[in-house]
Amino acid sequence: MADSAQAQKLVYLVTGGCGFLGEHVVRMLLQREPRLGELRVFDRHLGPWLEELKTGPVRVTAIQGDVTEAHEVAAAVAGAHVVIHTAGLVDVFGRASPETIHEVNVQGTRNVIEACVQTGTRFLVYTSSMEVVGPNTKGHPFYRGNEDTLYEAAHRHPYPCSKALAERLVLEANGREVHGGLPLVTCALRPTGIYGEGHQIMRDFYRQGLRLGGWLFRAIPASVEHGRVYVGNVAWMHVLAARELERRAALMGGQVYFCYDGSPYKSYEDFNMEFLGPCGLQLVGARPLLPYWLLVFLAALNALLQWLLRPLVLYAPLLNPYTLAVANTTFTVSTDKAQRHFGYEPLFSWEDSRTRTILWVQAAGSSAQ
Ligand SMILES: NC(=O)c1ccc[n+]([C@@H]2O[C@H](COP(=O)([O-])OP(=O)(O)OC[C@H]3O[C@@H](n4cnc5c(N)ncnc54)[C@H](O)[C@@H]3O)[C@@H](O)[C@H]2O)c1
Ligand SMILES: C[C@@H](CO)CCC[C@@H](C)[C@H]1CC[C@H]2[C@@H]3[C@H](O)C=C4C[C@@H](O)CC[C@]4(C)[C@H]3CC[C@]12C
Repeated sequence: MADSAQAQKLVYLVTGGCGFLGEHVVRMLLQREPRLGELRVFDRHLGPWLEELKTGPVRVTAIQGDVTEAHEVAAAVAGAHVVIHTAGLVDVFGRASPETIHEVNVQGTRNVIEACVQTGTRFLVYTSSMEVVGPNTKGHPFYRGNEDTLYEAAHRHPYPCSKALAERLVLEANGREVHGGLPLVTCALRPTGIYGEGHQIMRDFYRQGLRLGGWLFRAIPASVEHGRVYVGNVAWMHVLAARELERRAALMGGQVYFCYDGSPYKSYEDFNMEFLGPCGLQLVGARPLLPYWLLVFLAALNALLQWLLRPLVLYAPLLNPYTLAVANTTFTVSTDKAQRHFGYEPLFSWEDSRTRTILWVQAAGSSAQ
């Protein structure tokens, strides 16, 4: 990638480019990557909004494909300078089988790496997750930790297991020789819980609150901090990391970075109220209304019902033993590694992030989006 004003135009590929985060990455690249010549958007399900992007100055190529199909991935990667691999199966509710989660998240990532090696693509940014670290199943708090904080990462759930395996594959691939003889440069970004425009769980909580007459009921103690980061800032971090990977290959190659911004440290429910409150909802209770043992019991009951009903119907409520453990265990990050390594500063202030999210919740909650 040349550095002059006459720099070569670059081809970027975004896998999962039609997902919640992927759409923001795609739009951010178009707005903020001056060297972009062609943008390939690869997803199993292409969004209709892609059409409007095709009229701009950058060539946007929509590719319907599956990351588990090695030949489809290789065809999409061929000729790309940079790959941002954000496609993934995000499922902590038991909707998909553990095998499917592994196939998409681990084998899909392996296919992306092999495609880079075969076709000579040198720069790969992987969307990992905070869950590669924790919270662990023992409920140990990770209080404002950073990339070097020691923590017992013990996974049993298929989703964090798959993200951890995939992240390892990406980091181990750093330095591999790609077609043409040059080394592959990789890094992994680890968002905490992402929020913002397009966040379906936030929209679901809003609709649930409306159904309950404007009330939501506190289940988690306010003292349990849950890390959150605005989707626009996560997208910006991907764009910057991808841009800087060549120039700072020695520093960034094989590194992990938590995604962070100025979003406040709060419990999962109190944080959601930053948006749902201005939309007219109220959170009832200064303390959890149900005792913790009862929540544990309900979560276990949901897991049992899911298992019993599986042959007949998919029963996948929000509350299960895993989501309860995640929501009920402090996990927050405090780091400046991305700033030190590639000059990342959040693009959106907390006030902007909050306003944008509120406007989206109001619009999405009342429409069929
Ligand atoms: N949402 C969060 O809070 C969060 C936090 C940390 C990390 N992440 C990671 O960020 C990435 C994006 O998550 P998201 O929240 O935008 O999820 P999402 O489900 O909205 O987006 C994932 C996209 O990947 C696509 N996809 C899934 N399987 C595919 C396949 N086999 N082939 C091609 N495309 C496929 C989906 O169609 C979807 O468009 C994931 O890798 C996820 O693990 C998400
Ligand atoms: C007990 C309920 C009372 O209101 C609340 C349940 C909330 C849970 C459904 C969510 C709490 C924490 C969320 C996860 C977290 O924000 C980080 C994630 C990492 C990412 O890689 C995927 C999504 C998620 C696992 C996210 C999913 C939903 C929660 C478990």
